[in-house]
Amino acid sequence: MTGKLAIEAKGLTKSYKIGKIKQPVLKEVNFTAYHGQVTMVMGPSGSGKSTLIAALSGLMKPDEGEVIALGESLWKKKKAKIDQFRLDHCGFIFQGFNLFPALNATQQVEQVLKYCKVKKGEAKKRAVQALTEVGLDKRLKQTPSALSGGEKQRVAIARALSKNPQLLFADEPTSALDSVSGQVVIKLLHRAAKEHGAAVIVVTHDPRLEAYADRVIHMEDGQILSDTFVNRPEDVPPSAPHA
Ligand SMILES: Nc1ncnc2c1ncn2[C@@H]1O[C@H](COP(=O)(O)OP(=O)(O)OP(=O)(O)O)[C@@H](O)[C@H]1O
Repeated sequence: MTGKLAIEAKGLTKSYKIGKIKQPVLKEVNFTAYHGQVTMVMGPSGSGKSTLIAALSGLMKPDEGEVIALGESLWKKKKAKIDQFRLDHCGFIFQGFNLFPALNATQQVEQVLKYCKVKKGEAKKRAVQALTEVGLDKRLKQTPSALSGGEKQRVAIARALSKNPQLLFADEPTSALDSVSGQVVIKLLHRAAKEHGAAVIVVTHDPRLEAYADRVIHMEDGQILSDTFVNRPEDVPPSAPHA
């Protein structure tokens, strides 16, 4: 699996209408990401990074273009099937953690596994395993109010990883964290790519994270300006950044 194409987008175009003015946000963007790689998407605020992630993950339909995710044409599916695809194959990590305030760390992870129809006993086992993997085995019973920002983000990562997703999307995962916690988080995302074979797509402003990227894509004004492999997957010939 590692090194194989996981997701490919061709000609993604999206505009938002503000009053009568149409503002283009994605301008025929071509994008690829590979299993076992951390692909980092960088660029100034408003350059279209979050919109790209939303189009790649089935959260927002592009005006034009195609997304082939794990071999399936995502936007040709009906909405319910897209939701199911997301549930089955995608993990999400956001800047704001998005945890349930009343649930403890174990329950946060179990909740997601319940949606995935994992049986109760198995869900508990997998939740503890995922939380242990992110170093939170001593914090299983804590609710978010008793956790630091870095620990909350680790719960969010455990929750995403517990499904063993093939596609892992992280939008500014470290921007609310101090640099030490940020390093822990990016190392965990890196491990998700290397040990679980996930295609990890990270949107970030944080240049310190570049050290953990297999590939760095720079966006500006709705377009990809540069696309640099640090580690090139076997399937990609040197002449083809968007193969
Ligand atoms: N739902 C929306 N309606 C109207 N305009 C939107 C909407 N969502 C995003 N935009 C606009 O689209 C542009 C791109 O937004 P996007 O969030 O994709 O950029 P970004 O690169 O992720 O920015 P940031 O780094 O600040 O998160 C911005 O100008 C934003 O204001």
